[in-house]
Amino acid sequence: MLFHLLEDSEICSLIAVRRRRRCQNSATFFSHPMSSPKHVGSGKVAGMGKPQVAAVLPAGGSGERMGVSTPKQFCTILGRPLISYTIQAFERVRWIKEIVVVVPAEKIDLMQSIIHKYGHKRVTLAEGGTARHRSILSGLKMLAQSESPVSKLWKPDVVIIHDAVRPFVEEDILLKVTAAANEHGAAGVVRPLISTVIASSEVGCLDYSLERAKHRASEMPQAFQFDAIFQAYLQSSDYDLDYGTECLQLALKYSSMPAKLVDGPPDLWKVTYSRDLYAAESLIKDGLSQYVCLITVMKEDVVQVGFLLHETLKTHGKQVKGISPSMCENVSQLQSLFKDKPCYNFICINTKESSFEDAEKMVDLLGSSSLPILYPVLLFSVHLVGPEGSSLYDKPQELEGIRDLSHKAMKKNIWVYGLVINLTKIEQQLQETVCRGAAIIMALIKDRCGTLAGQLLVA
Ligand SMILES: Nc1ccn([C@@H]2O[C@H](COP(=O)(O)OP(=O)(O)OP(=O)(O)O)[C@@H](O)[C@H]2O)c(=O)n1
Ligand SMILES: O=C(CO)[C@H](O)[C@H](O)COP(=O)(O)O
Repeated sequence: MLFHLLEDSEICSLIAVRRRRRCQNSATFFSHPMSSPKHVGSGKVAGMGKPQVAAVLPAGGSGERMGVSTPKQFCTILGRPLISYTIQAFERVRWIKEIVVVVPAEKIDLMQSIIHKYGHKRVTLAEGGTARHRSILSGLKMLAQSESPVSKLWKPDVVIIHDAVRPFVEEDILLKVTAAANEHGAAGVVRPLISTVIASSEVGCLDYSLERAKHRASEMPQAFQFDAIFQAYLQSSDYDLDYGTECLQLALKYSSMPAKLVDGPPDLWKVTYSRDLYAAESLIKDGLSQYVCLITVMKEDVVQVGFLLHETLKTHGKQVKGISPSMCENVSQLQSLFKDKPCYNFICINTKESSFEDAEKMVDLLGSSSLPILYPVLLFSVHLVGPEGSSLYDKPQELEGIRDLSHKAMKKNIWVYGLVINLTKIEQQLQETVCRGAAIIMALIKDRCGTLAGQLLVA
């Protein structure tokens, strides 16, 4: 076998030799590397005449259509409230300097605890109103108050308004809308209509229908020159504030600003019904499942299994990086494995000598990082079991230690699974076993269900 001649540090290139770069299938994940615009720090957008940019996220609703007692912005996906995902999407964009989140008065404490727990840094809270437009007005007032000497905020040139329940917003569309608003005064994202819009007569019959190709669905984000939209809201009638559903319309009606319409991607839909929460969860899980890091020592059988696992996962569309335990000494090394976003899935191939040692080290390392704050991190502790008497024989009862490790890790939002792979010298059989192991890993990565954490699974 060729592999045992190589040093630990060569394992990456060993695996990489057979590796062909594959396009990343992650249009649904949060940051899109190809579309990330160039930006400069602190509130100024490159190439845009440097406007100061802030955002208002209305989150003051009760989510009646969702049909659950918790307002949808506080419903959780993978244990984290939806609102935190949307805030995270905005905090990733460094040129958005302030984020005002508008929540119902009775949810201020809850929102403060969310900000604290998930480490949100640039958020200021405002109290919501009885209708969405009133909540937005409350957020705008908070930014306008920046002119008072006691305010920590500043009045922006451009304000982005975005529903707190639309978590999949990328930097490129924020930039397009902000740039368009800077130029035209107002801008909003539109999508083609899926269904035709019709009007019903008083007796419930068709009155007329709109030509579908001519009309668009108005989505979010929208952006505005701050002074103009603030004045529009201040002048709006009670009727408009209580029953209006379109900020762009207020800008047109009260500040004579016809909004520039910007075609947007399909992921900007608003979580409105329960099924939308399931769809959002699937998209988030899909995004988290793309990257896998494989940690393995350089030992003949171990390398062979590592190589087969790597190839199988890759064939199923995962981007896999193989590294040696010596490369897992600090978190930034791990986080820089994949260029554009962090990896949340780790496979640690143990040997008899180290038993759970490598997996335990990984739990400590990952647990000391910020990685598991936002999402559960999955760690697979793979154990190779050879025939009794062979150097890789592991006593099954020793492997029961997986439960203790998992228990400790769970507290840090790291889910540990044990996976036993029976070694055999018959190449074909080993391939089949590793394929089954890869299938188990992929299913758990995709489903991200914590129930099986702490279990010893046999490939
Ligand atoms: N008084 C309100 C009502 C709504 N919103 C926010 O506006 C966004 C879009 O509104 P919508 O989807 O209608 O939310 P809800 O009003 O909560 O939902 P529903 O109409 O089903 O009650 C949401 O982020 C919601 O929290 C708000 O800030 N203040
Ligand atoms: O799409 C939108 C802007 O154009 C808004 O999200 C929408 O109007 C909110 O309305 P509602 O609160 O009634 O769902």
